[in-house]
Amino acid sequence: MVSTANNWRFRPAYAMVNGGPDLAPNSAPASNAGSECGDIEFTREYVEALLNERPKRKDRFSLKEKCDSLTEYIKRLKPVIRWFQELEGSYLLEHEKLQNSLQVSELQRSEMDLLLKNKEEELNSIIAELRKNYASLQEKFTKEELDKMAAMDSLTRERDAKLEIERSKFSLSDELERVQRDLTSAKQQNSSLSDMYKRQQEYIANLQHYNSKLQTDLSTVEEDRKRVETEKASMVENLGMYRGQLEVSRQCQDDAVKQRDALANEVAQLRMELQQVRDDCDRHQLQVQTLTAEFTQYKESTEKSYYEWGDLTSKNDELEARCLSQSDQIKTLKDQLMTAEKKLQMSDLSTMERRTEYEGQKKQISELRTRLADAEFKLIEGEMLRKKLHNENLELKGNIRVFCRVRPFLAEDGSNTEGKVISYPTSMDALGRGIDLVQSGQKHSFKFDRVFVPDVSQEDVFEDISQLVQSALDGYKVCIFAYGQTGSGKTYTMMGKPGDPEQKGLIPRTLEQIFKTRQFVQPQGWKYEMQVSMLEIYNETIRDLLATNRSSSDMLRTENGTAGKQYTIKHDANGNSHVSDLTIVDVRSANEVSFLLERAAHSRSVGKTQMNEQSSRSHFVFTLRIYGVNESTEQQVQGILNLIDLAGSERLSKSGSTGDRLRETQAINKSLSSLSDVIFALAKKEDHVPFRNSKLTYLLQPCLGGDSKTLMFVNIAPDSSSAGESLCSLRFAARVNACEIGVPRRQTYMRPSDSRLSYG
Ligand SMILES: Nc1ncnc2c1ncn2[C@@H]1O[C@H](COP(=O)(O)OP(=O)(O)OP(=O)(O)O)[C@@H](O)[C@H]1O
Repeated sequence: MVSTANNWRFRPAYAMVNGGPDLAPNSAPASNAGSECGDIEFTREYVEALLNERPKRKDRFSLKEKCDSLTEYIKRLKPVIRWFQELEGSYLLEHEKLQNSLQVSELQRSEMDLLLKNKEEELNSIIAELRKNYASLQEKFTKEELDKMAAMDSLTRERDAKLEIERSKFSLSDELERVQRDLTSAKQQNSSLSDMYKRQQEYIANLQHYNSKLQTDLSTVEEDRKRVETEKASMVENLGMYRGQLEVSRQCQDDAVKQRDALANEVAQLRMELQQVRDDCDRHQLQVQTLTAEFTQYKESTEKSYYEWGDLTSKNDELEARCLSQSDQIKTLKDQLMTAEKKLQMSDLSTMERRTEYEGQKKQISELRTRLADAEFKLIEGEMLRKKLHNENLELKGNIRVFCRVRPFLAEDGSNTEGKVISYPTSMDALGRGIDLVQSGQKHSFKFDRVFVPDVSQEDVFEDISQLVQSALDGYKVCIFAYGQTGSGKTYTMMGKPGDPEQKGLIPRTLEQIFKTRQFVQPQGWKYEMQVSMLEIYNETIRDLLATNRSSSDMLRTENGTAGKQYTIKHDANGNSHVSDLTIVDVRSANEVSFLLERAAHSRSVGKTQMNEQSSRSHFVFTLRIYGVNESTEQQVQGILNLIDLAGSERLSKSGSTGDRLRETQAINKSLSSLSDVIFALAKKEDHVPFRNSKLTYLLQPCLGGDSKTLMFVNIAPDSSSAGESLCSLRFAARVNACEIGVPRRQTYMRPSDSRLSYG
């Protein structure tokens, strides 16, 4: 089995475990390749090839693969090492044998010495070579072991890292799952949101449809109401006519009854007379018969005396004549009786006719009464429906609404009229609602619930708010205020021009409507009581404008601009505002209120600024408290109407104020900015609404707090020098218009014991 040193071949007893065909020496018999205990020939080339085929560090295997291939390689090295050990053993054995044979044959020794020496040398060189190989293999093995250890280490590290990665993979996949779940739920949410959006859109469309239906219903009801009213008026007229007819027929009937009675009396008298005549006639006939009998007796018995006969004949003639005349009389009386009976029959007939006519009229009247009651009921129903529809309509429109009014150019505007800064879009959606303002060459567009162009009359403006006024009578809190810079037309809008009925403002028109409606609903059982109060807030101080005995300190502004008397605002448990010591006046007619308005106008503090000679530097608050009871339905309502002419909103720089005027402007700005803060806080549904930041907002808290119907007029001056202020006003108004404040609530509770001081 031992080959020469240069070409040694050895078939070890050991099996080559999983000897890969690529590592097997080319000379190895093909039949043994891959067999578990195959006898591989370990040639020099095989070992060298094996050594050369050690996996290189540089090979781009993964650590695990490297480790596996190293393990594999070591496994394959082990038999080679064992083979070397075996080979060494066999050489040593052979050496020993040779030594022994050296001893056996001395002869052979010398021969063999050389051979042995050669062999020994050869063996030694082989051994040395093998040792060298062994050492190098050992070294390689150690190195490989170290590599293996390092590879194992790095494998462990890699495993740890892999574990870590696996863990993070798990957590990532968890996360991924969660994210996917989130994504699914987000998708679901998204789809449900889009469903909801669709539903909302549908709902909005339905609402719009419903709104238009309500509008149609409202107009139908309005038409019905008008028709019913016309019907009622014609019925009332008919009723009056029928009543007149009834009166006439009653009189006719009385006359007929009287006539009938007279005729009956006449008939009775005639009957009596007839009876008398009949009695007379009978008596006369009896007399005639007696006389005829006497005459016959006399004629038969005596016939002697011619004279007696003559007497008797004349007596008889006399009696016959009397008899004839009585017969005539009887005939006449009978004729009279016949006529009287005919007359009686006729009068009975006419009485019967009158009675039937009377019954018919009575029936007609009762029918008319039922129809009238029906019409009144329908009217009440229609009125109730109108109120409901009106309120639903207002709720759909939102309970804080903004109307914009642009005043016409005035002579005072002078050259500022040049360069038109305001225009009105004519597109379908903005018609009557849009306004464009050009400032510094830039166009700003705004849209409100309504925009009144300069030539819109006071009457037309009032037309648009009259329904809101009606709401106050229906028991709602209503607040209308005018906002805008000085001279923009706030006072003109609210009060109008005194002395010109055409230019009456909202306040007098409102009062006229309220008192007219009060009159109109009276037949439906409504009775209203009204109370008026008027105050102004000047430099954050309240002043009673209706106080008759105002103290000098109350009347006059002190030097620092504050009034002497302090009116304190309080809110009761029902959320109503009360101002201590404020004058409240019961009013029964629009004239009474006009008188009070004039009184208040005198008391108003009017200052002068550069901008407007008659500029009002205070907020004017007019309050009408309405308390209504319906005696037939026992319904009770309590409405409040606040009409407010705010002080001018101009900026300090523009007002050019100094001293007292500067203080006024600062106070005005403070309260107006408080008003805007309150409105925006309400719109954002913030927990804290800063009502207390100014007297104005604190006083109007119940009317701004959500359950009232609020309308803001933003007044705009058209001149180019006011463009900056106009832009500020329009911006503020646009923000207010974007607000939604609560739902208006109708006040139908019982009248409070002291309602006189309540504001809302
Ligand atoms: N729509 C209008 N039609 C005709 N004239 C108007 C109109 N609006 C305002 N005016 C006139 O413009 C002037 C200023 O109006 P007004 O006094 O109402 O302004 P204001 O905003 O109330 O000012 P202030 O803040 O000073 O009270 C008045 O002479 C008024 O008659």
